[in-house]
Amino acid sequence: MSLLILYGSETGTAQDVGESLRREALMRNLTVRLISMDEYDLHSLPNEKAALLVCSTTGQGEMPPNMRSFWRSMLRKSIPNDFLTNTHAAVLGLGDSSYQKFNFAGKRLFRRLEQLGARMLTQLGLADDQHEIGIDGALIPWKEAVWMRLYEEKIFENMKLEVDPTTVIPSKFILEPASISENLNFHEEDQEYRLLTAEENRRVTADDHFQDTRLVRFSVDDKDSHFFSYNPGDVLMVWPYNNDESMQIAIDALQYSDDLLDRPVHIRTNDRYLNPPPKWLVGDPTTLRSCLRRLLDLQTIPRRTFFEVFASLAVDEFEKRRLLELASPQGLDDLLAYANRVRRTTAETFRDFPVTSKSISPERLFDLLKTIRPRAFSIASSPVVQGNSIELLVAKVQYKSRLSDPRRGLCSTFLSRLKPGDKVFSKIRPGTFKFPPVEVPLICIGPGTGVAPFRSLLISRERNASSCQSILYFGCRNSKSDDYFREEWEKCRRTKVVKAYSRDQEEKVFLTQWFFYCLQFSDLRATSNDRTTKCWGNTGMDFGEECFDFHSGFLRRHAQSSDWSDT
Ligand SMILES: Cc1cc2nc3c(=O)[nH]c(=O)nc-3n(C[C@H](O)[C@H](O)[C@H](O)COP(=O)(O)O)c2cc1C
Repeated sequence: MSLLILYGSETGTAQDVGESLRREALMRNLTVRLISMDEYDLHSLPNEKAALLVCSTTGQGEMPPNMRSFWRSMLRKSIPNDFLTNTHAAVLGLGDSSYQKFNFAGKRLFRRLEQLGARMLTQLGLADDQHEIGIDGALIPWKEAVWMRLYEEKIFENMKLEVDPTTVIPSKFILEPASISENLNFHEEDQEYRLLTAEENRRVTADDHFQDTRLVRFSVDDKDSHFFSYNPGDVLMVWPYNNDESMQIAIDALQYSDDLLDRPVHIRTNDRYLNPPPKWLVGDPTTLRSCLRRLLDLQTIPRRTFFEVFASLAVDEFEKRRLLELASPQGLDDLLAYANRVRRTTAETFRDFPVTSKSISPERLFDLLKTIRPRAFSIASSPVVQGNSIELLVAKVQYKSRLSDPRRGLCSTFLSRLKPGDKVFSKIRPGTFKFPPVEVPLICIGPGTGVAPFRSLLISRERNASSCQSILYFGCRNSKSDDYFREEWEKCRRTKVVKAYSRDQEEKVFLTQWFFYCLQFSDLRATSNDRTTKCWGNTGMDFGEECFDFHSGFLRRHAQSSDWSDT
């Protein structure tokens, strides 16, 4: 009998956690299966001795795509309440407490398993991206409790409680020589990405402004126009590549020759690795350089699980000791100081442990490194105005930490460096904004690049003769440096733009203050009594959803006459 680990994941973190649990289970002498929830038949669950379920929450409190049909089956009324009385289970939810529906998927899954009689091994684990050490903050105590309970209940024979952190687990993949190579293609059956072509990449902040913000325009190939059709509020998922700097640091540390990097290889699953990997990874022949460029994330901050695997492969005693410290639950503060606080990248970590790095075989990279995940950007263009193109407004993330090199966001740097003609794997995903019909008056609050979805919406509404008036509250530093889409807003007839420049005067003024100021001293009016003014905000700063509810109530009380013009 083996331990079952199921995951539901949108961008792969839950799968990574599943991988690390699988590794620990193997070290504890267990046999283990790791499967995405939708690939698992719910009818088999009552026959399992123990199942660990790890799932993230996506959208606005939604289940991730690869557990939706599993979840639908779980909700069937025909399932009896004693369905899982023989099954031990534990749930770890992955979420982000800055979302209103924090860890909704994990909470619902836990509750449903309890309803069906599952014997819960421990309390629901609630991992939070906002935690100082990220998901490890909840993962570590949760998994310790799970292992302890499995051990105490003697659910699996021969299970070991203590593990030797230096145990080497066989690699997940093997690389076999191939005759030709191709670039990796990110085509999965249910998660297909297609290529967009960069057409223009224009800096929209003043040259002397500290922030480099780009308006990046992509053209859509005619054959893909249906695939890339979108509505205002939708997002573009973009699959970035590692930047040249990180590639170079990693390759220098790993000491791979050009010959090794460019040799065509087939990536095959090692028999002992049970979870089928994506087809695009083990399909066409490729090269190690292509994988290091397009697949394996060299810029992410290494997590504790990275140090566990890295330590187990260390050949130098001094480096091994240090890596084991960083990998141990007691070494969390140390790990925080070494990696998280200074935002050290995985490539730089290779450089810091040169003896171990140069002994890492290419296969092992696939055990050590997370795969690059697509990132979501609100679409700034309008499907009715811009036709077959898609625009993103992207602020390049770059800042200083205690380390000498600047820290760079993987995807924003990737996008900001695109040249016309460059191709990018992307797909459209419905956004979380569900905008009302054009007849409903709108108040939008979008400071900085948060204005992107409202530009998409408001310039679409400009085209429609039945559109109501809208107000956009926009905030930026000053009128000359980062006043995005200034000329466009001036031409708008159905949108009034109220701006707050935070640094154009002695005293700083922020959009939130300005917004409330306007509310107090202006008599906001809607176009008719029977329509409700809707208030939409796209800012991670001072507004919570409750605040919006409160203020849309406030606005509603003020929405009385048929004219917005004196607002
Ligand atoms: C588009 C998007 C929507 C999200 N929505 C929520 C949410 O509603 N509630 C929540 O707790 N976390 C939310 N999150 C945070 C993720 O659940 C969290 O980052 C998780 O670690 C991602 O795991 P995954 O990579 O396995 O999908 C969201 C993340 C993204 C990118």
